[in-house]
Amino acid sequence: MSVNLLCFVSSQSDMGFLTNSLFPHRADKGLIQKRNSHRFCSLRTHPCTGSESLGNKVPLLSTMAAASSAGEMAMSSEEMVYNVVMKQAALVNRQLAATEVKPGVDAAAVPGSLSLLKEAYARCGEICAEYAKTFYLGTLLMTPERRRAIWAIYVWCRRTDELVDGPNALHITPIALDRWEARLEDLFRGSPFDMLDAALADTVKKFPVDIQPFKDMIEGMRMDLRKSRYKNFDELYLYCYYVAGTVGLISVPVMGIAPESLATTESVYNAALALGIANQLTNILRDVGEDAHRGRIYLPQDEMAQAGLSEEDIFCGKVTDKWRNFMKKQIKRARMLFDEAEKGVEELNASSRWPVWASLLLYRKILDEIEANDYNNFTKRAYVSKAKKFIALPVAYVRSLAGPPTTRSSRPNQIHHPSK
Ligand SMILES: CC(C)=CCC/C(C)=C/CC/C(C)=C/CC/C(C)=C/[C@@H]1[C@@H](COP(=O)(O)OP(=O)(O)O)[C@]1(C)CC/C=C(\C)CC/C=C(\C)CCC=C(C)C
Ligand SMILES: [Mn+2]
Repeated sequence: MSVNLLCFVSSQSDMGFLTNSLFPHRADKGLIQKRNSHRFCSLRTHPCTGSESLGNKVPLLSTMAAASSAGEMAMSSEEMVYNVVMKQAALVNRQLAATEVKPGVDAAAVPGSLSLLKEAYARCGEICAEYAKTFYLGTLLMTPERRRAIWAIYVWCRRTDELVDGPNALHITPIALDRWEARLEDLFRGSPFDMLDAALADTVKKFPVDIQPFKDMIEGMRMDLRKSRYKNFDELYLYCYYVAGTVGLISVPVMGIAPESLATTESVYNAALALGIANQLTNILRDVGEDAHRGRIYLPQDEMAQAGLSEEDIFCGKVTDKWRNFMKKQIKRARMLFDEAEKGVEELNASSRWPVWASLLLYRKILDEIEANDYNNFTKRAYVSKAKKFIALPVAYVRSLAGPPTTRSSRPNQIHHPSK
């Protein structure tokens, strides 16, 4: 399938980062989100969530006994997300076995389209540099085609986030998100709406990227519109998967797994998921005060109650010992997820490891800054200084030189990576 580059030529001048109206003239497509309905159980307790491990899942399908009163099978968010991860890993294995990644900017056989596509990717690079300078610098070591693809993905994710977080957020409705999803489907079919979509359309044509995590990110934005409290970590986990774990799943097929890696594709996806979730939890812990101003509390209510904290304590924003103890536990959980993610970074293709290490180390440092602020995340924003960011880049570079371990003590579910 070729990408229809002509369809955005007319809107080329609209190089604005996010189109304000979200194109109300385009018909709604009434999309129905399908949830993966596979069931499984696992054998070990997950250190971060307290629920069962992502390690040894056994498909259950017909054997799982627990059922909700509505007749729905009970499944934790972690299990649901794990299903998506398995599906993505299987998909990438299948697709990579069938197709080869074609390097270079290859556009449809339309006169002038090659230069338009180049321009579209270049614009994605500019946006990425503008919004995430350190990360952008990290991408410069990637191969040109991977780098361009990551920029295009970054821009789509940033635009999606801007819908609910940007200047027009108050006007965003579920219908607008449905339109955004319809546009996503169009670009996956090779009919991008604008230039930035065209870059992504080209990327998803070249790399084995599935639409599901993109749709899930939009689902996260829907969730954000209707929900401002999270009963427990399971609920928060699902939100974090939607808005950030998805980024990990989307990025891996582009960044690639090292040919010499002995890890299973699934374990690399799990690490990517862990990094997205760790980043989002860190983001949440950094922004407690800001979010409270918007009437939002992205913290597990049951854990707050256990710590003797009420919503009022959050809205008053007083740093007490109860708050410090609660925060210590939340920070510990985020760090455990970062640890889990670290194991996967070395399995990535050599040229992709630097930006991932850079982003991991910098995001992780925000947790140190929260501690350095004596857990005052109500009125002080934990912030990694420019100097620290600057130092992190060579540190990340040195780390990125270490490739996959040459031996594995245990290699369950060992599978071949056809990408190699
Ligand atoms: C190399 C690398 C880091 C690639 C990812 C690049 C990419 C596509 C980033 C998109 C990020 C984005 C705009 C997501 C939209 C939702 C969102 C804003 C999530 C928050 C990001 C931080 O943004 P910021 O600090 O600007 O937040 P505010 O909006 O200002 O509040 C998140 C916290 C999540 C971002 C999640 C990731 C970057 C996931 C990274 C995981 C991988 C790249 C997988 C790595 C692979 C292994 C095996 C570990
Ligand atoms: Mn945001």
